[in-house]
Amino acid sequence: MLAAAAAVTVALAAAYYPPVKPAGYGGDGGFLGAVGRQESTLGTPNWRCAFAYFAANSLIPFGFWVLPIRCWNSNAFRSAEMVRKVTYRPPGTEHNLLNEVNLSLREKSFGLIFGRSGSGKTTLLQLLAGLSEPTSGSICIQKYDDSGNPIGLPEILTSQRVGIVFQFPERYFLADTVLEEVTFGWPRQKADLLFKEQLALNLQNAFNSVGLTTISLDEDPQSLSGGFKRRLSLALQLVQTPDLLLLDEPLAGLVDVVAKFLLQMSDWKARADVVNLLKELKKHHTILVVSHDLR
Ligand SMILES: Nc1ncnc2c1ncn2[C@@H]1O[C@H](COP(=O)(O)OP(=O)(O)OP(=O)(O)O)[C@@H](O)[C@H]1O
Repeated sequence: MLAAAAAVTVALAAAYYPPVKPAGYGGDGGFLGAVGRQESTLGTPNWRCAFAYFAANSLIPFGFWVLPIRCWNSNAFRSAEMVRKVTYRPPGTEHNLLNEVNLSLREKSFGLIFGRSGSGKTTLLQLLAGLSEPTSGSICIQKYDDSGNPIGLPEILTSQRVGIVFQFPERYFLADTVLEEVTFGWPRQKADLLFKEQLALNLQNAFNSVGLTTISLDEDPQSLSGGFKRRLSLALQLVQTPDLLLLDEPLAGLVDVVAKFLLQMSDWKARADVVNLLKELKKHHTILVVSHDLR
């Protein structure tokens, strides 16, 4: 019966598989998967597909992966980040870490790349962030009109359009105060006043969207709670108003919900805090998360 349920689910899900296959193979042969979901504000729900999505999710306890599903109709499609046939081989090595990976992520949607440790998830994020160059293939943004037809040619996704939050981002805090941390690298010359005003406005918006309005700017970033440190590292990226926000294992190091009875409440809260924050952020930003932990 389980096999029959799985077959039905796979068939339903396959019917709504996105046009660009969001899957690839990592360096050690480990499977990389992807899940994407369009925000309801951008389209009308496709209920048959939503049913398939929930059916697929219900099979996780039995060892099935979540399948990539498009749950909303495409008529509100405005732009998408596209990874096309990307292969990556580090310079001086003989093996590809990524082989012809394809992925598409719509504007203001939330994507999840999952796969076991060493399958190439971080490598893919580094390529998307422009920290390394694909050996072959392309990473671009394609704009679409309201009917879903492409507008013009795809544009290259430059590093200025991407924000990346690495694993354990708090380890990279440099300054003694929150204010110095967020303004690090800002222009110092008077001529850049307008630009600084824009950054200050962005900063206010970023702090509002990650719920950091209650902390003092004089506080030492290292003295913040685990959840607030993650909020600060997200705000640092949001100040730059990226088109795409990449998060590498955003829950790494934060205590699991199941440990809440064994550990202090504040430790548990850090993880729940970040999960709730991501739920809020995905309403307004295009977010791609990598994780080996599907929970
Ligand atoms: N510059 C490099 N040269 C050679 N091998 C590399 C290089 N960078 C990464 N690797 C190897 O490529 C593989 C993929 O690494 P990557 O960090 O992308 O995996 P991952 O899926 O993010 O793993 P994790 O979940 O543990 O963070 C690993 O085996 C890693 O050792």
